[in-house]
Amino acid sequence: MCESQTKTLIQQHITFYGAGAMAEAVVRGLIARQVVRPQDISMMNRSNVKRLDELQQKYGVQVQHNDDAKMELLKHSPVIVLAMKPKEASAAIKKLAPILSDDQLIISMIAGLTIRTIQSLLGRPQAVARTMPNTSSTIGLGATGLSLSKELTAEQRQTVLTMFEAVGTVTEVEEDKLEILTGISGSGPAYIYYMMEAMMAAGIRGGLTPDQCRELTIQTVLGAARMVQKTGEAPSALRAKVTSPNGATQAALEKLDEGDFFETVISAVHRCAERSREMGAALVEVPSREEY
Ligand SMILES: NC(=O)C1=CN([C@@H]2O[C@H](COP(=O)(O)OP(=O)(O)OC[C@H]3O[C@@H](n4cnc5c(N)ncnc54)[C@H](OP(=O)(O)O)[C@@H]3O)[C@@H](O)[C@H]2O)C=CC1
Ligand SMILES: O=C(O)[C@@H]1CCC=N1
Repeated sequence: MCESQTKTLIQQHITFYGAGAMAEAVVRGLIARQVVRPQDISMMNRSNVKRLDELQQKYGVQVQHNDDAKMELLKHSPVIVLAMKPKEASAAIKKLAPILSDDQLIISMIAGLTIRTIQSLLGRPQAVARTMPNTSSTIGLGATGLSLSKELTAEQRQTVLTMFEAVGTVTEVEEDKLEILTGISGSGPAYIYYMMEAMMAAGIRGGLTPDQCRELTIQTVLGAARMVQKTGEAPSALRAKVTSPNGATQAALEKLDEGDFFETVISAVHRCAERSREMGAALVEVPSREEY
């Protein structure tokens, strides 16, 4: 994304309900890109006061410690971002049920949690944007997948798009594709970091300094991603250009294939999607007797 792009300022108050790693990544990106003013962002969590104070000092956002004040803020905030862990979501969303009004927009970043389950926990057909961002939103290089419920107004849709386009790319998909998308881009940074950890460890074992390994690995990953982006060539074609017949790269790739690298990555992505579905299924409301 280019710094000179015209930015739209979101002037509605945004409340982050959950103030962990993912909430911070998006908040930091939004403020750095000047898409939302710090005073228009509130953050709250369950109990970690020190964490909220740190966030307030770092970003100038508003934070809320007091339980009554938290509820009051949630009641009036036009945009609420659900940013707690899946296992924490049910209790947190149920607290919103009695206080929300029709015109409030819920943006969920929670893996696996469906729009239907959120609406069922709320007991009303609320406007819900289900998103799957990633932590690279911190530096404006996020990749967010999203799906919107039919209740969103045109203005609410624009708010969601503006928010996530400000911190990277946005891919709108059918909701049932969000789990596989999580397997690629939501969790994907972790796979790349793991690969980088292994490359650095190999370099250190081979006698390079940690600093040298870090610089070489970063530049290699950065360069490879940019090559795919800038040349438009398929990764397989670019790989072929590195791989001299019977050369050193081929020997390395054969070693990776001994561990069934390609299929292992595919299995990992699919397992991630499956795990997201499992976490979402664990949150499905069992209808009460009266609802039958
Ligand atoms: N991390 C990632 O890369 C990504 C994460 N996500 C999704 O984002 C969500 C958050 O993940 P992450 O930021 O890593 O998690 P963290 O554990 O870092 O943060 C969770 C936050 O939720 C707060 N919280 C928990 N229960 C409540 C509650 N009842 N009311 C208010 N706040 C509450 C916690 O507060 P306290 O500390 O006080 O308990 C904490 O601030 C998850 O659902 C995950 O699926 C999506 C994409 C990528
Ligand atoms: O690990 C998780 O469950 C979340 C989903 C995407 C990234 N982190």
